[in-house]
Amino acid sequence: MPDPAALLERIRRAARQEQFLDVLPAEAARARFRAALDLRPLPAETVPLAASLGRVVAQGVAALADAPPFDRASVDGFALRAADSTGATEAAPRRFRLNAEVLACGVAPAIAVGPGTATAIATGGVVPRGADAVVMIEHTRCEEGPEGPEMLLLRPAAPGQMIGFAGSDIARGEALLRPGTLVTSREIGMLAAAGHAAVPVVRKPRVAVLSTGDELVPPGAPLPPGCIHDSNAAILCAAVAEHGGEPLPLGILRDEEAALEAAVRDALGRADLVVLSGGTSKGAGDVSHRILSRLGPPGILVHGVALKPGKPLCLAVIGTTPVVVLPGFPTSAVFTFQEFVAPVIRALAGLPPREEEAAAATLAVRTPSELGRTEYVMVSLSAGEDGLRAFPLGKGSGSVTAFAQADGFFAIPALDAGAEAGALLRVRLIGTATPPDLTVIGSHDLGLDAVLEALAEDGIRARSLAVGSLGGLAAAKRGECDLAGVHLLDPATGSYNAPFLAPGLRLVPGWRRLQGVVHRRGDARFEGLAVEDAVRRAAADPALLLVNRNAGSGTRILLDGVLGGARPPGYANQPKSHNAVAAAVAQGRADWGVAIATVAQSYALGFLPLAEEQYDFVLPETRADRPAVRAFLAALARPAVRARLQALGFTPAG
Ligand SMILES: Nc1nc2c(c(=O)[nH]1)N[C@H]1C(S)=C(S)[C@@H](COP(=O)(O)OP(=O)(O)OC[C@H]3O[C@@H](n4cnc5c(N)ncnc54)[C@H](O)[C@@H]3O)O[C@H]1N2
Ligand code: MOO
Repeated sequence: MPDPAALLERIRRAARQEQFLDVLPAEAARARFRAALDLRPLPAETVPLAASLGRVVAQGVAALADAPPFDRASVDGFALRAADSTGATEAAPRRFRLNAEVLACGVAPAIAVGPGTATAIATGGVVPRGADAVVMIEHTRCEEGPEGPEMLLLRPAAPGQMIGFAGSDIARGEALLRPGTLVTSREIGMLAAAGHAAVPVVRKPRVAVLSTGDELVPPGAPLPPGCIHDSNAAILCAAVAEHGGEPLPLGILRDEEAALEAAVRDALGRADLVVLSGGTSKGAGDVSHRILSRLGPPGILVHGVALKPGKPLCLAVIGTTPVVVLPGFPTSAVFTFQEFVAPVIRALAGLPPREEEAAAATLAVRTPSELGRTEYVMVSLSAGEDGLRAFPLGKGSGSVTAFAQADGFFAIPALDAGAEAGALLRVRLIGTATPPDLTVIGSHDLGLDAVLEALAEDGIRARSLAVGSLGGLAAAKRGECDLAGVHLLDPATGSYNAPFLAPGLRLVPGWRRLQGVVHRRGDARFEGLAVEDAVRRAAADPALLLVNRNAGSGTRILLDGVLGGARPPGYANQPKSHNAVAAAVAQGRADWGVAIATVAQSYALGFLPLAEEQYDFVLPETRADRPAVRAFLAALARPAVRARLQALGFTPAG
């Protein structure tokens, strides 16, 4: 058990060092924020039924009308007096004289049902005066009698049969909906039946969403150098709506104090809650939190939480309006939104706290963590042989996909330096974490996406986790995946993948992909040269910068082989993907590297073919009979899938 006093002291020391206002443990920060807020539901507004879906009932609603509004027939047949039917049989039917009206739906009866008479009535017709039962047309015959048409009843009727009495479903004045009820299609149906055209609901909290940063451009706009798309506003606005709020998107603001202050003042006048993202840590451009201290009391309550992701979170209240500055990093922003902001929106919207679901899982790999901060680690879950396995996504706070694609997260306490492989975890689930039909772990490949897309069209939901070839192989050995995508070159034999198999593992041939030297088109130092010459010259030219690959990757092994022990400038720059290599060359951070042809093409780079590498799948025998695995193998052989792979620049096996 961590000693709470030691933890607090460590956090305080960190806070002084980092000059945050007061770095608090997450629980204390949350409590301080909530204590300063009025968390009662907002006042009611009346909205038409059509606009009430997803809203929360503000005041109890009593039925304005009975349903059904009158005693009505529940079958097509005849209305009569049950007493007249006693003893009726097929052999000895009872005879009824038919009254001269037909009670279709919507017809008000004019003739009372007297002794020995019956009135034809439709399902939903008004039961006429005098009648106390309705019989089904199937239990009758009609004939022309001496005094006009007659109905012959073939079995007796009980009083009240086939009649839906007025108010039996909804009684006028009855409590229909209580405050706090979430309006779904079912509630809307009841309200309509009970005569309501509108319903009083809790006003939705208006949540102003502002993004700050000189580097931000709206999604869809071209990206000037150094700029990124504003993804926080999009995810935050959608999350506001998911939690019952009304997003008020106020756009992107530059890191400029006066303009930012004016925008926040404007937002305060229009919104119940103001959410900014970015500009809350230590940089010169981090101005969001600075303006909050001069907008009025009580001001900043928390700046800095002993939390990862989310350390620079800033919680303030101006007047009575909560103002939150979320960290700019997308995963930090959305995680702290869910933990600190969403509960406030839900309370103001009258919604109950979101139900938390958790699952037990075993940690697949050792996961280091920073001391002094509770770290929440985003994980993907996969079904192992003895329960769920949790794979940390390992993408960090700056990633957009870590939160979006995680099945859940677990906490590493502030005083722990990490969690060990095999540790039993309580994983808090995010969204609907239904296990996929097929789990593919290993090296990511664009061709794999094409195969999985074909499976998706057949209704098979697959999950692919990019952990590298060696990580995939290890997962396959532990039985944690259905397939592992690998492209491992064995330098001793010069062959791919097969030398790495272990007992219980089978190799499924995938496709070949072309590796080559990438360079900017038109660069005369590469263009038109034989690849060996290009590499030899580039490695010897001090003006040229290489971009390398991470150790353990198949591409790195290939490149090291070609370099033959040379270490040209840039060798230490070792990103983990083909895309990162291509981007570095395309943007001029480097001049050459090795990547696959497909990626070179999508970055419009020059390409000198070097070698073909084999991308295959390792299949644990224990998984071979699973229907989704069989479907995957069948998809690999399908002509349409093979054609798609070829179009992407791959050469399918076989
Ligand atoms: N010297 C220090 N540097 C940093 C610290 C620190 O304590 N000392 N804290 C780090 C931590 S932890 C986090 S989290 C980030 C958060 O910083 P800010 O809130 O100031 O965010 P920015 O610097 O504005 O942006 C960070 C990052 O996120 C991108 N970003 C910003 N807004 C958006 C958006 N709307 N959509 C997509 N991406 C966005 C931005 O471009 C940056 O890449 O600070 C660390 N630094
Ligand atoms: O706290 Mo920051 O959110 O780690 O990256």
